[in-house]
Amino acid sequence: MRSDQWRNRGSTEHGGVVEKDVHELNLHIICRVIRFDQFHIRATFCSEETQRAEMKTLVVGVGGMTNGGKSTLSKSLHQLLPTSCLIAQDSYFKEDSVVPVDHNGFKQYDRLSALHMDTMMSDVHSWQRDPESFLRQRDLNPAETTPPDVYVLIVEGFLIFNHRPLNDLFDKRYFLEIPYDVCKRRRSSRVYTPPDPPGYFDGYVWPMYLKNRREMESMVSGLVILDGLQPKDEVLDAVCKDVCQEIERLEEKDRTS
Ligand SMILES: Nc1ncnc2c1ncn2[C@@H]1O[C@H](COP(=O)(O)OP(=O)(O)O)[C@@H](O)[C@H]1O
Ligand SMILES: NC(=O)c1ccc[n+]([C@@H]2O[C@H](COP(=O)(O)O)[C@@H](O)[C@H]2O)c1
Repeated sequence: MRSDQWRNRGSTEHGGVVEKDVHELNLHIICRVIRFDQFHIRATFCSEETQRAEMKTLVVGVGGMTNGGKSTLSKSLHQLLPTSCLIAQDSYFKEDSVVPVDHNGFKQYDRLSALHMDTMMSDVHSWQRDPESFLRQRDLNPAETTPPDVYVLIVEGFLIFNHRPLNDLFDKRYFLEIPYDVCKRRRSSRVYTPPDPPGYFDGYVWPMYLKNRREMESMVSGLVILDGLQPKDEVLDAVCKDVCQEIERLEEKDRTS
């Protein structure tokens, strides 16, 4: 698992991130972050057991084509939502030696079978069972902070909606798309391990994207398609607004029940 996935989101660092990163975003997001800050100083009189029973969770899926901007968007969203967790599918690729080649000699990385999906699911389930201790075990929740009303898990990856057990868990589903030529250009300046061999994009990656997309569309509903050509801040702004609305809805439900 990549070390940058489980960054410590202490309130001091968080305050710094807020000031540095959101100055260009709209007021809505700033207000939202301030409200999250309030969670950190709010006193709580509930027992640990009561708190766990009252925990609300929101699972956000950020899918999309290769180089569509998934990890850029997910990392920014994670920074804006203190005590959120980020799980990235590309941390679960199998070792190169066990990934088979196709009839053209291309390594078949763009399939679910190239990923340790069981391990990924077990991490997601572990967060779902108890987000509080999941954060604590990974040193993401400093002892002095008060738990939020809603815990958010962000799951990002190019095949997250194609794996039915994972797809079933999402409360929100976003899919970033870009045109073929932009995708090819962005991909050509990215270095994977192992690097793409010559002809890999047209001979393997793009045909697999089309196949995986068809499969996804046959099994998934409620996808919000995002235009990955929009400026990064605009994409983030739109998703953040939507996610924050959902968090508010859950909080409201909590207050009225
Ligand atoms: N909205 C955007 N506009 C322009 N470039 C972007 C945008 N989002 C991401 N990028 C760039 O595209 C490349 C791939 O982005 P990344 O987030 O790593 O994609 P993914 O995780 O979907 O593979 C990076 O160089 C990144 O800076
Ligand atoms: N171990 C790795 O991370 C690895 C190795 C080879 C290819 N890839 C590529 O990663 C892509 C998916 O990740 P992105 O959506 O971040 O581009 C796939 O298209 C796959 O071909 C990843």
